[in-house]
Amino acid sequence: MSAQREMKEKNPWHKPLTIIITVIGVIAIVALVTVAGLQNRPVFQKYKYGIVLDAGSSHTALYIYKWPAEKDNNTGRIEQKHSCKVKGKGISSYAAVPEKAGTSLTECMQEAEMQVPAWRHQETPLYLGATAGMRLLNMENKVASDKVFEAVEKALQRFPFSYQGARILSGQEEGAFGWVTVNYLDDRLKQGLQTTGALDLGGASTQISFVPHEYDISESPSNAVAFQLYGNYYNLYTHSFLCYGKDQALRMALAHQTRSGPIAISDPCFHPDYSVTRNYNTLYDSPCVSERKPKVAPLNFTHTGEGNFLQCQEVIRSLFNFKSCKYSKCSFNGIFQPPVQGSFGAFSAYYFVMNFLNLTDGSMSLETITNYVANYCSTPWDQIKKVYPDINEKYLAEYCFSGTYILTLLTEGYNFNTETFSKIKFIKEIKGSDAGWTLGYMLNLTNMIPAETKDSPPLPHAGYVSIVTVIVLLLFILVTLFILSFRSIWPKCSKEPQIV
Ligand SMILES: Nc1ccn([C@@H]2O[C@H](COP(=O)(O)OP(=O)(O)OP(=O)(O)O)[C@@H](O)[C@H]2O)c(=O)n1
Ligand SMILES: [Ca+2]
Repeated sequence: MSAQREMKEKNPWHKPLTIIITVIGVIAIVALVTVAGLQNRPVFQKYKYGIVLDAGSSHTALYIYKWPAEKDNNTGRIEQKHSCKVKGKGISSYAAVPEKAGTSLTECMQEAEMQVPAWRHQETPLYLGATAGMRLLNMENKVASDKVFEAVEKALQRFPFSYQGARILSGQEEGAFGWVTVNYLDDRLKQGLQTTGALDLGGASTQISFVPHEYDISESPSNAVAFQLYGNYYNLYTHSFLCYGKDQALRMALAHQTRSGPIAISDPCFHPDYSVTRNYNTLYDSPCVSERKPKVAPLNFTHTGEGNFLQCQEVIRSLFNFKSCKYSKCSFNGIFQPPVQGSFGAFSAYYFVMNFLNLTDGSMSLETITNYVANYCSTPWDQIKKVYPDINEKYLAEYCFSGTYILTLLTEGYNFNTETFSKIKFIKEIKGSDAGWTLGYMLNLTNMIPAETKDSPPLPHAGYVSIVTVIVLLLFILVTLFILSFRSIWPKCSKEPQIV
């Protein structure tokens, strides 16, 4: 009996310490498996999708976004899956044949059907937002603008997506959503980092949006947009200048030079030896210039080039009114603007033009860029055509004007100086998603950026490694203790004679 008791006492399984060690050991193993399981999520994610059509003044583009299905509404990163450029001009150009505005979208919509998995079609939201082209058409001819929307709606409703409507964005929305896109893609919002300003140059309007250093919102409430994103507050300054997109600005520059109704103009914003015939009615067929049409004018005028950067700047300066400003500071046309602040991302036509001119390398000074554009403008047209034989002549002819316009708008319009100009980056996309208002628009409409709560971030890698290391160490200690408590019976075993 006493021998049995002795055996029982010596059996480590009957010691409380061993039992405790075993229980802790099991808990540690379960914790290790759970942490590893949570951290190493399945590789094959299921995605959700959203589609936004950007109906711009010069063209329409379709963007498909995707995000991990189990994470919508908070931590999942949204990225651009696909984009499709609609063939032809913007929807506002179909005012006379509205049905064609609808049919023009068909090809890209069919592409979207292929890109989004069929079982997701019905739940995929589809939005269309129109910008300055439709703003102008709406001002000029509301009936025509409504008809274009009707045709577009009809065409979009034929597709199996969850159609959420087509509407004209206000200039503030266009500016603010562009800013949201840039800062979302740069991960600045979630991390509460200093934000980047957004500069968007379209065909018919242009937007500037940034968080000013000291900002008295009450000075001009219409330029202020307050955001609460991921628990951070932002007071954004934004303004959209209708008619100051690059196509309408060119119209205004030509209108300025033809105000007396001449039969020919020599334009400093076009290359020497450039010469085309233009029609007065076509030129003045836009609310941006229609009121300035000369009373007496021939049918056409000859538009020749001179290639003089400084004189071109003079013409462009005449498009801005710097005289009246009832605020502490203005950009132009009596519009309030605080001093520019921080870094900026300049996209759409800012990028197209600067990229064509090879001026997107951030190391170039304002002076170098200005000299380059001046030199480019003075290059004869024949030479330019030889250097760029593959580029559409209409576009090619306009880069001198566009480059000069961009520099003048930024420095004299928005008051960027040598130092602040160097903080502008000319960008097309960020991490594979195009810079523009569409992503910000969708994030807003799908409530995909929480205002209140800061997302609890997934376990950072360092944290994950630390936790796993601690658990493994704990297991090692437990195993060691375990072995030590068994040692009390092991020596006996080893001393037993071996039977050979
Ligand atoms: N590869 C490209 C594409 C476009 N453009 C020009 O860039 C301008 C603006 O294009 P975009 O930003 O697409 O303007 P929209 O969105 O159409 O116009 P808005 O935003 O004013 O409605 C247009 O003059 C267009 O002809 C260009 O020079 N090179
Ligand atoms: Ca645009």
